[in-house]
Amino acid sequence: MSSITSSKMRAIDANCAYIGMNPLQLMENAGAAIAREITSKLSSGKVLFVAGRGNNGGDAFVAARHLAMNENYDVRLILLGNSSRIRTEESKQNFSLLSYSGLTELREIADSKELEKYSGWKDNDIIVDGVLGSGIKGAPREPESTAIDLINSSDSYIISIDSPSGYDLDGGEVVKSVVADTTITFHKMKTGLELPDSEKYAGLVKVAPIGVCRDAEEYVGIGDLMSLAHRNKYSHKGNSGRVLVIGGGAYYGAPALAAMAALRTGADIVTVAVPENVADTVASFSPNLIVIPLEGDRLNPSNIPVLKNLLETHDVAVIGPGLGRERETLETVEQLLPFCRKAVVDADALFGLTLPVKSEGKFILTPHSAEFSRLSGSEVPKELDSKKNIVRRFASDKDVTLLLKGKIDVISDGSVTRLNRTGNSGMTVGGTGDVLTGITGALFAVNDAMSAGSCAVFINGSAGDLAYEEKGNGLLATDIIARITDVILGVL
Ligand SMILES: NC(=O)C1=CN([C@@H]2O[C@H](COP(=O)(O)OP(=O)(O)OC[C@H]3O[C@@H](n4cnc5c(N)ncnc54)[C@H](O)[C@@H]3O)[C@@H](O)[C@H]2O)[C@@H](O)CC1
Ligand SMILES: [K+]
Repeated sequence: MSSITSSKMRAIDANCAYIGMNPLQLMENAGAAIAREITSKLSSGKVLFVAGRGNNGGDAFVAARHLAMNENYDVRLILLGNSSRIRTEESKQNFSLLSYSGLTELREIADSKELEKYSGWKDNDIIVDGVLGSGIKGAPREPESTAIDLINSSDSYIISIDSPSGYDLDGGEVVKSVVADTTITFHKMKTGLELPDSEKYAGLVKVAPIGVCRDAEEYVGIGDLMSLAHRNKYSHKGNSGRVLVIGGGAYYGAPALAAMAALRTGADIVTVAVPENVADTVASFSPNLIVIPLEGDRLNPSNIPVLKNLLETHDVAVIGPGLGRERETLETVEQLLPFCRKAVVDADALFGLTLPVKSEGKFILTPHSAEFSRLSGSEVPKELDSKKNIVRRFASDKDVTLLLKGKIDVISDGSVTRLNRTGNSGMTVGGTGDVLTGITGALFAVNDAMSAGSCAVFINGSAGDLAYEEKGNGLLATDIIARITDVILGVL
């Protein structure tokens, strides 16, 4: 079983909530797994739980409740801090149940000195460490730091919940950590617990399932958006992505839709390079667009020097919307691609593609079924597992990230394959593919291809679903662009 990072685990947790699981359900299963571990290790005895104010502590509250049901155990719990400062609702709720759970002792201790004076550290058979889990940031502060020292200086058997407190589940520097005999981590093995040194802190590591829905991992959800690159307060212009849209000539709406979608997704700068015959029209759609007119009525080889310069100053190129399929246009696309560091290739540009592209560049292809059939030379199977296989194989063989649009979108970079089910029947209207490429370009400018592609289909489909609630099958591509911010607001 492959291991995951703590941010991937957080994304899975959030995806569970997104599809309707109450966070209490996962916490209940996590706590129950800890209680089971204790009862399998020891048929009776004294157990001290040490809990922090985050959800790691919440798991400890649940475990203590489960264990105290069994009269063979003497169960005590110390909360590090005041219960009014417990961080989440689910943790608060589980803490309040402890007053009715028959614990021998339930204490709230915020002060390190008082913690040191506490008499219950001695003579425990087991100490359960629920101080800090995957939510730790930086070196442990007080009173957590003293609690870690006290746990380590006891001679009890130590079981850590999810992670030895203080240890970095992603394998970063460890300043101070609980040294556990056993660590029960949840759902999947964590990257940091597989490192050669980890046994020193984690002891024996076991993975406990906590009832995560399978789709929360395979289907893209809101949690995946939370893992994308975030703008911080020190960001300045350009940090959040410069996107170059190369399109138009045969049409003018398509490149404008892609560019507006990229702006609404948060790109700082979007430049639209289009043949001069449509440049004024594209510019007239919005004063937010920077439009560069290219010589001629269609993209052609004489445009290459200008475009090469533009590629230098942009993070990603979105190539295809509204280009048309003139031979010289497709030849130009083919010559241009090797100069792209990152490119999203869609629509007509897919016809100018020879794969694999001979360059170091990274490419996301966004075909629909018919376009993919032509690219791969075979029918796209209807059955989902076969579809996933064919997409994964193509991505791996051609060294691209493939985003196959459909009722269920399939995204693969050849090693990871994800699915997306947002979107609706109203989105068969023209222009929605252009919106998707724009969103993909904006995300790809500041993220890896797989995260960009999978989050882009999710955002596009979710914005489409919001537009559908308002407009039904009469929704337009511009209505989707107008709802992008409703999907990403507060998340990205
Ligand atoms: N749905 C979920 O999110 C689930 C989470 N689970 C548990 O929740 C844990 C993660 O919970 P949280 O995200 O609440 O985080 P934690 O409980 O790991 O810790 C976060 C808390 O510690 C504080 N903190 C952070 N860094 C600190 C430091 N260096 N020194 C002192 N205090 C520090 C934070 O302010 C916060 O109050 C997992 O490890 C796992 O045990 C499980 O209940 C399963 C489901
Ligand atoms: K812990």
